[in-house]
Amino acid sequence: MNKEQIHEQYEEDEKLREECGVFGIYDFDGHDVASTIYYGLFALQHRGQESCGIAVSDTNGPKGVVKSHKGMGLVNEVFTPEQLDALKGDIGVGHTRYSTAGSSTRENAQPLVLNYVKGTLGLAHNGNLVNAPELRRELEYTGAIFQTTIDSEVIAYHIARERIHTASVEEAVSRAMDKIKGAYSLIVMSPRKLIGARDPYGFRPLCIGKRDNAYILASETCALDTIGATFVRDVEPGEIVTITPKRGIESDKSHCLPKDQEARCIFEYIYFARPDSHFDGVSVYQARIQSGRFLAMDSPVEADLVVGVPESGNAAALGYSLESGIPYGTAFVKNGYVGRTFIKPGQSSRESSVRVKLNVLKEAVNGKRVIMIDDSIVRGTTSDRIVKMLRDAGAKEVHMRVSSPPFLHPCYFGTDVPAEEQLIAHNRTIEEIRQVIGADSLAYLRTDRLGEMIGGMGHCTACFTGKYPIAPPTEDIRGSFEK
Ligand SMILES: O=P(O)(O)OC[C@H]1O[C@H](OP(=O)(O)OP(=O)(O)O)[C@H](O)[C@@H]1O
Ligand SMILES: NC(=O)CC[C@H](N)C(=O)O
Ligand SMILES: [Mg+2]
Repeated sequence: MNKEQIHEQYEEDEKLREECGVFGIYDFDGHDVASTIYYGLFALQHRGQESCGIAVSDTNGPKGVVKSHKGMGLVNEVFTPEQLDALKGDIGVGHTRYSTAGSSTRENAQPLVLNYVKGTLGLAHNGNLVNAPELRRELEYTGAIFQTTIDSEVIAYHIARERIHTASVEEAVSRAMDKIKGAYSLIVMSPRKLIGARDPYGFRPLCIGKRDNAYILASETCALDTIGATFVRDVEPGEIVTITPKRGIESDKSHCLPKDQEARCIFEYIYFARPDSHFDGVSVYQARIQSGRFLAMDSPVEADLVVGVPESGNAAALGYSLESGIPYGTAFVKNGYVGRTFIKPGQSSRESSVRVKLNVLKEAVNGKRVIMIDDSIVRGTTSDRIVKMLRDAGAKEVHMRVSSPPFLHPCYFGTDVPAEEQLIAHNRTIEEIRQVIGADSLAYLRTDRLGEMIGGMGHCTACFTGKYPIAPPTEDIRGSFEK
């Protein structure tokens, strides 16, 4: 793509975080949980803005009655107080979705609710299976009829099917895990149990919290803070936890892998997760600060000011400043209202998307040599535009530092990355990228720093290195059931 095409692409694109959030709760005292799920999902909104939903059940009522509501849009658009009031139940599960398999439609919104011979199942999934198409075909040839086109329904179907032959629903989850391959952090609600499961590689996060006599499962710890719950622990990669009033938290670790095979998504730390979350013992904020420190150590440059590109570049910029001693400042103001609902009523080039999102504080940068830090360059459109904005505002020099390595390869594990040819680093040297974005200098985080950044835990770097922990799928996993 040339520069013009890159710009066009930006204007077409509604760039949002590309993930999903899951939240589940079981209140042993029998209180209604829908409003807590609502607030939990609100805290996980950054992980998915396409659709959302809540499903609840009353563990003291008749077995197998699930009430649910889902729709397209943000959490505060989909739910009204009346709708939440109608969702009576003491166990429930919720989801915020960014689609990675199956289109963005109401039918494909989660949680999924399944009625089957043993009752009902509610399921929320973050991640992406690499073998969903083949599993789905197998099921269809034995008579299965699917309601959606998402990989998550393949998981739900497997659990329901296994449940017929197993003594418990957690055993059915375990058997389903023998078949499904790829990334999944799951919350399963059965009539009397809340179950959490994380794939053996631990691609996506999942944690456990507690508030009074209620247990919570959530994608990120920021959701626990929002609802006033305390963090209990992370669900380990490969672990299944079963939560019941009689037995509290029970754990099955039969799917866990040796630690060095774990492959948590490094991009969760770099970009996806909120900085106030921590997972697997590492604070997202601290990891970002550390990445900025590494940039200052490995790619120093003389300058007057270090600034971050909001939101996710800010912590790394602070790290760079702390390490280098160059003052940290604010150069950009982000419009906090830009989101899924932002409609584009036609625009001239003077109303470009990036200016709708970000403005420069001229007073802060005028006459200065500025180091601008962002967490990642994907297509290059953000950086290209804001380098120019800084220059227009009077910056004397603009040096860009990126707190991740060049983004080069597609992800099959729950994030939606543009095609390779749209990635600015594809087939370009760093010097060529520098020229495209128009910076005075450009440097990226070294790949070997990623492990150090999170204390040496096993992690996936496939988007930077092309080394996939699980072989990439051989067929299209995004829309294979929509032809
Ligand atoms: O090279 P590009 O294709 O432009 O993409 C890279 C940019 O996209 C992300 O920010 P985003 O605006 O999504 O959200 P943020 O406010 O959370 O950083 C990321 O933090 C980079 O700034
Ligand atoms: N981003 C995600 O985790 C998506 C979950 C699931 N693959 C879906 O498309 O609904
Ligand atoms: Mg950004």
